[in-house]
Amino acid sequence: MSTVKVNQITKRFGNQQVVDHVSFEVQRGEIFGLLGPNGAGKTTTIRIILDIFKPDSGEVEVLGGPMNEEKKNRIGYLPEERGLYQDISLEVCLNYLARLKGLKPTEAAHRIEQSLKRFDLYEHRKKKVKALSKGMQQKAQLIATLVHDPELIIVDEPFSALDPVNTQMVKDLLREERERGKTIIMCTHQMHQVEELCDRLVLINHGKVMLYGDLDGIRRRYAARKILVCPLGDLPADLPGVQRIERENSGYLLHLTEHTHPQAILKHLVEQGVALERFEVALPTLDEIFIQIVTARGEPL
Ligand SMILES: Nc1ncnc2c1ncn2[C@@H]1O[C@H](COP(=O)(O)OP(=O)(O)OP(=O)(O)O)[C@@H](O)[C@H]1O
Repeated sequence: MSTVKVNQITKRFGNQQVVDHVSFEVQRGEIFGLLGPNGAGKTTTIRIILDIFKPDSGEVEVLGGPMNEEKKNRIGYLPEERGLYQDISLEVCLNYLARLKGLKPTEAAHRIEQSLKRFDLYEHRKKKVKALSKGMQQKAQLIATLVHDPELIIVDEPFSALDPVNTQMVKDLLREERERGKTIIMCTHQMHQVEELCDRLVLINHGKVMLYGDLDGIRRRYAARKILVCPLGDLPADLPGVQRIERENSGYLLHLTEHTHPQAILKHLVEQGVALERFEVALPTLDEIFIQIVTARGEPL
């Protein structure tokens, strides 16, 4: 079942087409990556989903239909620009934000106490927000995002100011929320986090969808350009269709030219009498796919 359906949305600011017929669906209980280079249109897309902006055309369904006020309390949003009230104590600030989300005072106080303890912020609860470090403020904002137990969680760069220990804690938390059936949309430029966490993703560039689907499928689709071979002995000096050879621990990584199929390389090696211990198509990292799409010819898929 889809928690979010985005259908052919467009948005123009002045002369710039910022979102250009973007469509995707986010399923209940998944962590979904919303990716793209700076200025690609991710935040604008999120703002359209949250009904902060109206699209010029296209439709969005959230939690089973159009957005309304009641649904806004079923969503938790960690925006890119962090903003907590700076001149009040952390505890007062979080309680205030929880009340805005409709929690009763005792329930808000209980949940905030638990979260502060989990995030190692409990001893800092009486400090003014402005006296907290950037990472602490980010954790505090994450508490505010989740305090009302939202069904749909949208987090924009959730790891940006966090050290490795806190990064791990937030990753665990996002996984737990997924286990509890929550739906998570995550924007990040950190591709290894996407590889670790996301079930599916969409990649936007210049407002257009360039990639959409599950991570494994995407990596396989881009897989045919590199082969890992371990020959018993040397490789032939001349390998047609190979533009570059890198030494890998136990063998060689062959970078194929654009229209060369791995089978053609295998056939050639066998014909040359090369005995192989290993021959496999190497899956690219998401980082490599991202760079290829964003810097190269990259037509929408
Ligand atoms: N309110 C606005 N008025 C005019 N232009 C805007 C507005 N909001 C965003 N833009 C422009 O739209 C484009 C997309 O911006 P957006 O914030 O959606 O990108 P993004 O993918 O979130 O980028 P980043 O990764 O840098 O946060 C940018 O060129 C930006 O300058």
